[in-house]
Amino acid sequence: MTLLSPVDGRVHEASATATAGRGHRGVGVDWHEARRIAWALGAAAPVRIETVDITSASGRVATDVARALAPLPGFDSAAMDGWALGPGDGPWRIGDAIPMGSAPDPVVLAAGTARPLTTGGPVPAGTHAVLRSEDGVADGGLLRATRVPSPGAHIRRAGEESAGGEVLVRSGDLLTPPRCALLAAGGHDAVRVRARPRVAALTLGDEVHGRGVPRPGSVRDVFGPSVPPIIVAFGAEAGPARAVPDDLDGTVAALEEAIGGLGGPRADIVVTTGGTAHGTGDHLQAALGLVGARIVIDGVAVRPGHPVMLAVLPDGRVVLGLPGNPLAGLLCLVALGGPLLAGALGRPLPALGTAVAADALPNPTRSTRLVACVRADSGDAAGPARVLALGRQDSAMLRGLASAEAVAVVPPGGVAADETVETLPLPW
Ligand SMILES: Nc1nc2c(c(=O)[nH]1)N[C@H]1C(S)=C(S)[C@@H](COP(=O)(O)OP(=O)(O)OC[C@H]3O[C@@H](n4cnc5c(N)ncnc54)[C@H](O)[C@@H]3O)O[C@H]1N2
Ligand code: MOO
Repeated sequence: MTLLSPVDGRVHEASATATAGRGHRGVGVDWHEARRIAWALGAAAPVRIETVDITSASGRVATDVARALAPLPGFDSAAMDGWALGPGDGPWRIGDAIPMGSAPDPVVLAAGTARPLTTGGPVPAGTHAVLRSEDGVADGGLLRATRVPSPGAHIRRAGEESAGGEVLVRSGDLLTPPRCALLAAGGHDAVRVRARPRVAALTLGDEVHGRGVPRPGSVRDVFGPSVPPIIVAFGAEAGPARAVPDDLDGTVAALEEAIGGLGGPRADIVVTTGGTAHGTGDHLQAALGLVGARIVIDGVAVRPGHPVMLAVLPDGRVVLGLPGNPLAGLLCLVALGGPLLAGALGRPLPALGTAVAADALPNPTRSTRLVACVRADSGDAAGPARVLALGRQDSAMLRGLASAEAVAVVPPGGVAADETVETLPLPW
């Protein structure tokens, strides 16, 4: 299959391991490669475009070129508080003050006259220079300069930042607050952007209960309170997760409902939890086939989380199947959902961080191991973060991740004390 590269944005053939897919009975797709594939699937997914007010456009990605609608700045103005000076070396006769917000006076400022104004005020036609307030003395209606300004001093010229029609923002640019400010300065009220992907979250499992203390045999749903806020933290939209019964028909119906928009808006991306393994109660893979999805990743070489799945619908929309074990599901959402949503939002693949292992981080497996860590006190605030593994991070547990300040990405073979280790950016 063809995929966009997160590195150069060009189309590449996906690796054989990725398309072979049958990951988790073997060791699975390399974890770093899986992140790149997740990003590329998101980047290749269909894009919805919307127009948003410039005051709420920060963080979005522009889909059109935006040009200055007028020269920037729009008129010649004072760069300092003081006086607009007509020609001559002074003294100048002081005329009327120029109010802020008034239109530039077309009456030429005569030689030997000056008009008080403040920073940003429009200089009258024929202004020779602006004299700063600290460089002049006004006395009896006459102004004398203690330092005569050179011609054009302290005048901001119309169009000196941009001529009308110059490109201010390109299609694909992330609208940072300064870019939103620039667009506003250039006269824009609204901007066309990629819509935030709408994500439907489905929690699979008959044993999963949404409220209270579960009876023995049941578990309390941990994904309803955690998956939607992580999706939102990544910049997408997510409503409440929907509980789905553990049977094939129920799983197919829930997927169809999310994809087709029955009972709500159509999802751009579907995230499921549970049902990824190949036990008798695991129907995700079969259900994906029945809704026409093609499985791109079926297992990743990562612990925990190896049964994670990525599938693509015929129109390019993506389904991310998270494993049901709580730690595994959440780490897969952060590790693969983050890149997937970044791609769908038009952003680059999120970079991994680095830290120094304060103690050895063993990894006897052939997979990447994700380890919840705290920051160890290095005694050197300016130095790199040092990290120490937490306890209670079995795949079915949560206490380790709940205390984590970092997640170390430990390669097969492990990392020795004082060695550098990659870290996963956390969205909280
Ligand atoms: N024979 C094999 N069994 C399992 C394998 C395997 O390779 N071969 N992999 C194990 C691993 S690793 C994981 S992870 C899980 C993945 O299982 P599923 O994605 O199919 O998830 P479930 O079977 O539905 O549930 C697993 C576990 O997680 C609990 N769970 C599920 N959803 C929730 C929820 N919303 N809130 C709280 N807890 C949840 C569920 O009760 C199970 O305990 O498969 C292993 N088995
Ligand atoms: O890999 Mo499972 O996802 O260990 O819990």
